[in-house]
Amino acid sequence: MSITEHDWQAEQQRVDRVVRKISQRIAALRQHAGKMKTDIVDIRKNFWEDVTVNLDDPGEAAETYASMKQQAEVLSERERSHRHVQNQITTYMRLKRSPYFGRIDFREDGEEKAERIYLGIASFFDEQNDQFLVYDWRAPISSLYYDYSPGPVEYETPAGKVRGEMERKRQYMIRDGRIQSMFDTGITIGDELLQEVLGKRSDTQMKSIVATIQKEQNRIIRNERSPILIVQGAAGSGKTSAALQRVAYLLYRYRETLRSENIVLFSPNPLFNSYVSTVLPELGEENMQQTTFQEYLEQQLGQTFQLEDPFTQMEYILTAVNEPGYSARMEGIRYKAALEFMQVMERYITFLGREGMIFRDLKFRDEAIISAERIKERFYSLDPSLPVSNRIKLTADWLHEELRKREVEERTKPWVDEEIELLDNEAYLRVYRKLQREKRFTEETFDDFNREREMLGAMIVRERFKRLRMDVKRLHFVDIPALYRQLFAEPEQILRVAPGARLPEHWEAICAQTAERLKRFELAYEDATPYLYLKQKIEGLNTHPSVRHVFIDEAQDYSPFQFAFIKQLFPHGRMTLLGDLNQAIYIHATDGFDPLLPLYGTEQTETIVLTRSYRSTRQIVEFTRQLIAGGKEIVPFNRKGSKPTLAQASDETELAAKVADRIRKLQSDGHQTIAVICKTARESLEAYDALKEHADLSLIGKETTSFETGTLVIPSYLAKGIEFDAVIIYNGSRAQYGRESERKLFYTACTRAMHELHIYFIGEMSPFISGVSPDTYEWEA
Ligand SMILES: Nc1ncnc2c1ncn2[C@@H]1O[C@H](COP(=O)(O)OP(=O)(O)OP(=O)(O)O)[C@@H](O)[C@H]1O
Repeated sequence: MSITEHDWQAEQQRVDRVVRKISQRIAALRQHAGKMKTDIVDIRKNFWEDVTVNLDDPGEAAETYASMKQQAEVLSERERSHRHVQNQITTYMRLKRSPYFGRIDFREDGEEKAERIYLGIASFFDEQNDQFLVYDWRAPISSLYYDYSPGPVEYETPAGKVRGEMERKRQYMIRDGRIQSMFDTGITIGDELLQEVLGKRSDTQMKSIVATIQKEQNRIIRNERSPILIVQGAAGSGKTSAALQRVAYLLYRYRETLRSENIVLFSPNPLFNSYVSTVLPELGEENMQQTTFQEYLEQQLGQTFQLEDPFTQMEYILTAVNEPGYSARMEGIRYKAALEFMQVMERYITFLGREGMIFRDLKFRDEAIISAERIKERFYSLDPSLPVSNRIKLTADWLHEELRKREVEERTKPWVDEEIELLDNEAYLRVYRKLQREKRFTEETFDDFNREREMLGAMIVRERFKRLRMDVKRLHFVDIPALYRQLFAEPEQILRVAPGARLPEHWEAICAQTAERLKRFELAYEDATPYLYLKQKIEGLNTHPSVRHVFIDEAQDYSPFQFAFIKQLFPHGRMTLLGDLNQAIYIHATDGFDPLLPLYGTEQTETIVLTRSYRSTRQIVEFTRQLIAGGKEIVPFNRKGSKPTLAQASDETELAAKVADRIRKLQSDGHQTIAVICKTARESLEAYDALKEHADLSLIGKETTSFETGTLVIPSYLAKGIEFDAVIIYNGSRAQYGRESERKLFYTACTRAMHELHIYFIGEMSPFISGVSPDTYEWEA
């Protein structure tokens, strides 16, 4: 069914009408906002005039306080409303530029006429005519647009199912109030529109996909059935996009009760955080809390250790293959990542409930005023049926009490006299004034020297005990590092703690390596989660009960131990895990998501599989999907491009020259983001040095938090989740990508390309490429 000239005109007239109405609304809101602003300025200016300040007696003071509080509340309420109106204006401004992107003509069963439903990023209600001129894409009825082609349809509302007939489905591309293109669409949401969107140049920020959400993605976005949703999706299948639109959907659906701070997204690295940070604001929503697991660890572990980050661990894994102790460390990483090791930790905690706790002396002036031995006695005298963390809390209470007693004793000690002598004038005066003030209330006189000495002494001791009290409050009297070290002190220890536990190969060496690093106050990445778990089990779990939704992107990179831990941290959080097992580049990762099912309960968990890949051209997907087992399942979206190219170089110099040529060509073809992807940070630096004279480049490292358009040199594991117009694999040789364990890394790197993929190598090409059909690539001319 083609769209006639007449249709087009009628549609443009409607757009004009809606834009006019939106403009009127914006003007009215601006006026309203202006008035509110004046009000706010007035309230601020007259704040002190409108409160009667009288502090003469307690009654008057209370009244003054109440009147100030009331005034402050009025002010903050006005400010809140003002912010709300400002946000509305921003949303309507966006809506004005592009009021809607879709239309469905829906005839509900029992009705004669179909209603036209126009969908946009927010709803717009025309009060004059009492109708929605635009429906929010998240409204219940809007799901028809994503789920059906014309024909019989139904959708869910809070009041039940609504059935009917969809008579038409139309798509628009409207920019600055002008319809640029318009299609009537069939089964899928406009291949044409999708073609257009996907064919564009990449950006340094991710974009929202609301106009072209696909049916299978909509299932993820609107899923409310399962507490745990696992999405296994091919590279470029829209997992991250679906996750972000899902956040927007949830914020809309539960707008009365859910705020952006009740949602947390764990992302793979800070670069990715900035990459996705504009999607929600573009949709008129605030960003959820965004973090990386590493950031969480750092925040929880403080300064006790020098904490290794996952990227340093990854560099080691990729570059230290021939170093002594490598296999032991690999085994250790795997073992410490498993749920089995979490159980060992739990048994260790039970063991500690009976014996083996390690405490620190509470020291004051170089003397152990409460010895570790006494603390231990106290701890083990407490009811053994109580959890360890409760007993630690009770021990802390006891210590506070002991400190209080000790504080009184200290006041008469000679060192206090000495300190009083040493008080400088200013400090003395401060104390004196304070005492005078206190005198006013206690009615005591201040002529008694002994009284002064007593009070000064009390003050000095209290000050000096502050740190001790703080130490007790923070439970520093428990020596957690020593407790963790104890588990690896000798290879047999683990069997004392957890008789019958399975031990990995090289256990002895693993113990030695771990103990050695801990002695240097270094915490390897694989030890960070078990350590934190031990710490929190002893000190009490630091949970986040206000978080209602947890999103984990790149979920394949988390260990089962980490998942189980995260689950405990968010006791009221529904989980959405999005990952691609073919991109599981960490050796600690799960073999599949199946081991997670018992963790959450099979009946609680729903898995959705996405196989269509949208990022790359068909030619690139046809090539990359051969790099991995089961790749046949991946369906490319039919967007044409050129085949990936291969090129051989004989040495480093020739390699750099060829890559530089390619960069120049890509730049002159107008590509905006070009990534030279290297295996490691080490190789990135070498590549950068070799190329920098030939091209304008930026080197991306783990500390990079955002990137600009242009040509980047980036290690493969940092390119996770991100995409580029063109990707150059710097050295896809057997030497770099020869081990089976590097297959997924290579695949991940290649799948970052949207429009062009070029692979260079020195000497022999990676065996992963040798397995690919030669029809799907070309040799560089
Ligand atoms: N329905 C859609 N409409 C328009 N663009 C889409 C759609 N789905 C995905 N895309 C685009 O495809 C690209 C890949 O999407 P996204 O990054 O969400 O995939 P992913 O599954 O998280 O990828 P990966 O696992 O490889 O990092 C993005 O440019 C995104 O905008």
